[in-house]
Amino acid sequence: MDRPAADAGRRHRERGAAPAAGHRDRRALPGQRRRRGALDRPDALDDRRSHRAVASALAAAAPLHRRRDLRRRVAVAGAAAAPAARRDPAGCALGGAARAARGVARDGVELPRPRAARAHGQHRQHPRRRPSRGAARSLVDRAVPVGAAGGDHAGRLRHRRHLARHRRAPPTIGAGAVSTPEALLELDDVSVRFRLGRSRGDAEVRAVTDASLSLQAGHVLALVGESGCGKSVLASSLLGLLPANAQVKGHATVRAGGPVELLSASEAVLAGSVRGRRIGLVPQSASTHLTPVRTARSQIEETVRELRAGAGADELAERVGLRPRDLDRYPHELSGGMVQRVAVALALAGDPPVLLADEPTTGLDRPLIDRTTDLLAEAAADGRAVLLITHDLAAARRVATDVAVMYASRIVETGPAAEVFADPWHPYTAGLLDALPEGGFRPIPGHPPVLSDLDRLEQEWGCVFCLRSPDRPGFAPCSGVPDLVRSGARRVAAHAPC
Ligand SMILES: Nc1ncnc2c1ncn2[C@@H]1O[C@H](COP(=O)(O)OP(=O)(O)OP(=O)(O)O)[C@@H](O)[C@H]1O
Ligand code: NI
Repeated sequence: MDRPAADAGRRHRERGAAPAAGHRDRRALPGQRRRRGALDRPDALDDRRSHRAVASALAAAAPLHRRRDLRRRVAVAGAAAAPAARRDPAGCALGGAARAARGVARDGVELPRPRAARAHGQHRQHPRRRPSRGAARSLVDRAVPVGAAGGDHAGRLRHRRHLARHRRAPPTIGAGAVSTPEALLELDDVSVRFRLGRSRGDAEVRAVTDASLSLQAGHVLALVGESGCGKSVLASSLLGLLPANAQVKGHATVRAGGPVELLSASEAVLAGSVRGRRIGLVPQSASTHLTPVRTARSQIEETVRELRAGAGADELAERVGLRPRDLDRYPHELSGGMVQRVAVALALAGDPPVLLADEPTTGLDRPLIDRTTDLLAEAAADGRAVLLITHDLAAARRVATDVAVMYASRIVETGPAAEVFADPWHPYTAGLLDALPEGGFRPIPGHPPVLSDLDRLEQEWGCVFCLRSPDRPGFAPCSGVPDLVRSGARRVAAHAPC
């Protein structure tokens, strides 16, 4: 890993420390101030250690009363819930990360104490939690058949030990400038809130919080996370497609073809020079975006005319692997995979340097998913920057060069896909991977928080990921909203060890 600039981590935090106007000032959180102070120590920046070890050092530096308060709240919550025998699988699901952190001991860093193995069973719902929309639609719920979590535990442990043995060396934390010379799209602290109106007591949904991303030519960046975490809202904000009750803050610049500041651009600019021209969109459920009474060809030709683009319909069809005669069919005469290809052809019609694909593989079977994601990879290979929004980690793993993991409106981990998938640093990323068949089909316990409650939850708890399974063995809550710390090309929310 390249040696990062010594003050880069500090610079990043300083930038992040200026919250978007109108948002709650994160600097006001006591835990936040402590975190910064601890990370700003030169020794903290220079040490080779995992973010978990850094986080545990930070947690140790936090005044004891604050940690005691949190522990007491957690203990009370746990006591009011279910008997200890109904342990959730998360202790294990998230334990791989802790094991990885223990591996750091070889390098002489003080680590969280190992914990004893516990019985596994059903997760206990946190009593504070309300049922959420995301709950019913969570990635993990969909990916894991009922009862799968109770399978061959010894086998899964062997598998996890094997994974732990092959984890990479601990990272250097706290510094590192990510150079993005070819960034075609740059997002800087983008935040989106929805006002729910008087009838809902002036409540707000915090859909995206301080999202910073960089999309480079030739890269596929996969934005992953469970349903409802804010992925689509983030993409829609870039194209000016949010409803009137949305408040958008931050900066997003598309650089190709002359820079355009997307979040402050007028509708005329977005319609005339961004949508379809600088940024193409492959929408979720493409079939509903096609007019049923017109052939694919007439719809592609209309788009080409509208965008005054050079490519003909047959050429676009060929580019996405359709035969010219397929274009003479009506949408209902095309298979799901072919409709998806028509959608990609439409997105490519104006030859945009940036492609946003929002769940482009929804409803497709695995071979069609592979073919569609391969198309996106080809678009990137042609020099485009592609943002692939998906809750399908297998699809992301297949084609992504980079990955950003989103949880409850915040990006909690980003980096080169191969590195993040092989060695996730944030327990949420590790949990998503564990929910895959090859990860042991182990669901993340609990549910994501309700986004209209995020302000209160973060003020009360700091890190809302901790809330997800507060009764798991070895639980130690974060003492504030974790900062994103940078190490080489990776960034991760400095979460306390779980
Ligand atoms: N117009 C709106 N008004 C209020 N809340 C909204 C609005 N649009 C979206 N939301 C909320 O914003 C949050 C993020 O939604 P978003 O569609 O971005 O999720 P997602 O991560 O793309 O999930 P999915 O996989 O379901 O598409 C959700 O909680 C959703 O209910
Ligand atoms: Ni936490």
